[in-house]
Amino acid sequence: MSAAEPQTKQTTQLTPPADATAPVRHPEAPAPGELLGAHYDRCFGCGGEQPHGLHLEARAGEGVRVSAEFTVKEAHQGAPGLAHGGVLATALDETLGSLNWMLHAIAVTGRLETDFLRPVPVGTVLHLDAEVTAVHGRKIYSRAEGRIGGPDGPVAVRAQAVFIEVKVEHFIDNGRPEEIRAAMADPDQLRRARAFEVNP
Ligand SMILES: CCCCC/C=C\C/C=C\C/C=C\C/C=C/CCCC(=O)SCCNC(=O)CCNC(=O)[C@H](O)C(C)(C)COP(=O)(O)OP(=O)(O)OC[C@H]1O[C@@H](n2cnc3c(N)ncnc32)[C@H](O)[C@@H]1OP(=O)(O)O
Repeated sequence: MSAAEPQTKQTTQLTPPADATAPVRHPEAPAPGELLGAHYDRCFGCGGEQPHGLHLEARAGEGVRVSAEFTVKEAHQGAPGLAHGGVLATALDETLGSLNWMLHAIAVTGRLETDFLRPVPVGTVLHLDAEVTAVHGRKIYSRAEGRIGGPDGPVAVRAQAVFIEVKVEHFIDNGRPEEIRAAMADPDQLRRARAFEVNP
């Protein structure tokens, strides 16, 4: 970026502005401990129909929190025997995205900042926790961390993020027609997306 170029929205801080509000758990959010299931069966993060995907499983937590588990597989390597950093960022992104269920919002990742603190070997179960920290207009501020060696083990990765709330049309207008047609033909998929949209 040249020095003369104006600041873009991408430079928005990860720290919520002073007039941001506390997040509110949606009254119909899944009960604590409930498995959230895939938001889309072809999703690389959580979809059961995505062979090399992460197959991350997230559960509702208390308040506006979720927990999740992801087992690092052979297909997820970067260096020999170690998880790829981008894959770990995906696990954090997916866990943070599943906070949508607790807010009943449809939101996409605007910004994701990741810290890698320890290498994560293949075969490791990454125990993830995420929470929404604040909401400001369409911006949802959140953070997550992933532990290894058990849910109380050392933190291996952590992230801060800003998700931006969108309408269902975001996907319909931008997605590839073939997949959009299939998703819209699936009544569960469409009902879920619409239900989120009309329940602010
Ligand atoms: C029929 C099919 C339905 C399918 C639906 C499926 C499921 C739905 C249900 C449940 C979902 C559940 C779980 C989801 C889990 C997902 C995990 C993975 C999530 C992802 O992996 S998702 C992919 C990566 N993601 C993208 O593909 C985004 C690409 N991008 C854009 O599409 C636009 O860029 C957009 C929409 C982000 C904004 O565009 P826009 O025009 O709508 O909004 P605008 O620019 O006006 O910004 C409004 C306010 O957000 C601030 N803002 C904007 N961008 C920012 C940024 N980057 N950083 C910080 N702040 C930002 C501005 O500063 C302003 O703030 P302020 O209001 O204060 O001025």
